[in-house]
Amino acid sequence: MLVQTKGLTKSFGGLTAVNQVDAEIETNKITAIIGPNGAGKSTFFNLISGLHPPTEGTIHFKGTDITKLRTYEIARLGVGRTFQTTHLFEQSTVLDNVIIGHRLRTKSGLFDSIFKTGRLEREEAACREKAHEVLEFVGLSEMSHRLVSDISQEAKKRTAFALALATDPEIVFLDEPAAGINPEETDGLAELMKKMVDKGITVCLIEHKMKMVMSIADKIIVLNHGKKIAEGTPDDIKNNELVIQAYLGGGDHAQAN
Ligand SMILES: Nc1ncnc2c1ncn2[C@@H]1O[C@H](COP(=O)(O)OP(=O)(O)OP(=O)(O)O)[C@@H](O)[C@H]1O
Repeated sequence: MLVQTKGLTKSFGGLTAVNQVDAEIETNKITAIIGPNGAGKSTFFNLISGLHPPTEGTIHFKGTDITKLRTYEIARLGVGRTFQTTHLFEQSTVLDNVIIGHRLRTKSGLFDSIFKTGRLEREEAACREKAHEVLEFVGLSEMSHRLVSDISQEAKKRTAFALALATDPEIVFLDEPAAGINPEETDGLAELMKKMVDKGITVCLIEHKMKMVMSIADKIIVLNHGKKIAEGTPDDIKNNELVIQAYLGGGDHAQAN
């Protein structure tokens, strides 16, 4: 077990966005979190990556209690995540975006930057090397010197993956990786997720595109109104009455492809 939550709960004022969720994410598998709009999926991610403190419950990563740790401490332990592509710097190159993202998580402070210490130079070189390595992995080597504003939405998604991979995570949380791209590009990103697993990285994603989820997930966890209503293999979930009701009842938004 890589990540385990117990009784995980987050309330915003009177609204309980995540409600007593017990979940387990297995090592070296693909776990998908699905559910209608407002089900609590993003909040669940934000709790695990330390963006929000939980109201109740615990989160363990590799057996260590990370419930009260800060975002950077959780990242340093090996938990990576992507943000929406709107977090990229549009007027910088793909390579610089990955380097900046990596630098934000490495150690040199203002002193090093002003006096250009040996440590800073070593870190810069390591960052650049790592950035090239992850860009090659996600298939963007050829585009590394293009401005983010000039590349396709799919390439932006790959850049966001590269940013998450640059810190050498053991698990990556991908927030709607296939939103806003066409079916062919979606297949390409699904392949990339499988390649991550082959490299030993555990993948957990939020996704509305059901065809993709059903084809790549080893396990699916379904949230509705903050509660876990089902979990299991894609086949279990497809035939689960509560899940069918949740989607039909919400008039929602599960996408066929
Ligand atoms: N920072 C916040 N402050 C107040 N309410 C919030 C906050 N973040 C989320 N919520 C509320 O919590 C609920 C769950 O939201 P969340 O974004 O986690 O759902 P989601 O399943 O990711 O939805 P979607 O599929 O639409 O992205 C929603 O009602 C949302 O309005």
